Amino acid sequence: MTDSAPVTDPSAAAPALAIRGLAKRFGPKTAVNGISLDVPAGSFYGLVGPNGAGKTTLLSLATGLLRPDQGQVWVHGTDVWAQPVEAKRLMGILPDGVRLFDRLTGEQLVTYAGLLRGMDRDTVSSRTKDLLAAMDLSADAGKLVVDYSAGMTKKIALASALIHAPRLLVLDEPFEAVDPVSAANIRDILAGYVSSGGTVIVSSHVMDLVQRMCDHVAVVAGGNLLAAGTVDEVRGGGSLEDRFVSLVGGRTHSEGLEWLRTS
Ligand SMILES: Nc1ncnc2c1ncn2[C@@H]1O[C@H](COP(=O)(O)OP(=O)(O)OP(=O)(O)O)[C@@H](O)[C@H]1O
Repeated sequence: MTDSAPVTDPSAAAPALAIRGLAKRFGPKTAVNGISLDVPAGSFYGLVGPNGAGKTTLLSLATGLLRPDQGQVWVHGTDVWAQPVEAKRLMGILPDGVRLFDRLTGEQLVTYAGLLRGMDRDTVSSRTKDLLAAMDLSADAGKLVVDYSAGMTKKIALASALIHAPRLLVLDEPFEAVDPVSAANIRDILAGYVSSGGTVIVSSHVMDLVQRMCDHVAVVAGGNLLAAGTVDEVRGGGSLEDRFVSLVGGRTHSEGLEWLRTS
């Protein structure tokens, strides 16, 4: 990792995402403490870290949802803050906990996402049908999103992020609350997307999933980048979970909860 700007010559293979010195404070709390990271084009990149590590903040800074105190970000060589419209065209984003327009039906929401991207109606309509089928939501296409379950809401938000066939997908906890069959279908969709040249960044707490699904991983804790590289480099012969625990520490014991024992 370097602190210099990434290569921006379009003929050179710019990283899908280049982050340099990103920092963000909330009052006295440093959520992201000067992180630099390159996500190679065509990689399936996992971002892991304990609760409160700064993953959501880092992804929000990297995708233009939150303004950094310091640092710069490029998507395929396009500066996210200097050229936001061009950069956002290249990205599909599944943010964590951001409200959707949930008084629309699932079909209307995905259609709206496509039209907002300036796509023509026929393309939007046929892609919406394909995405609803892929997410197993065709039968619920006419239901209001506010009445969807948590997992269905995740899937419709993911469909909205995919409609314009972006080059980079940034997904914050895409599998949270999603049932195992839908998760396997989504994994297949993402694997196909990566094998056709797309880049995916996923944040997750599930080490086993990241180890099986991703080829690269970054470990974040306390707003700092503790490790980054290929999954094999980071896990160094052991399991990713063991490496994560040794990097992050913080295992607690259950002393003091004796009252919770029932016998
Ligand atoms: N808008 C905010 N205002 C104040 N503090 C915030 C805000 N957003 C995040 N933080 C703080 O910044 C730190 C990092 O939070 P962040 O949500 O980025 O962590 P995370 O790694 O995504 O956590 P989790 O895995 O639990 O979702 C936390 O201490 C959190 O309380």
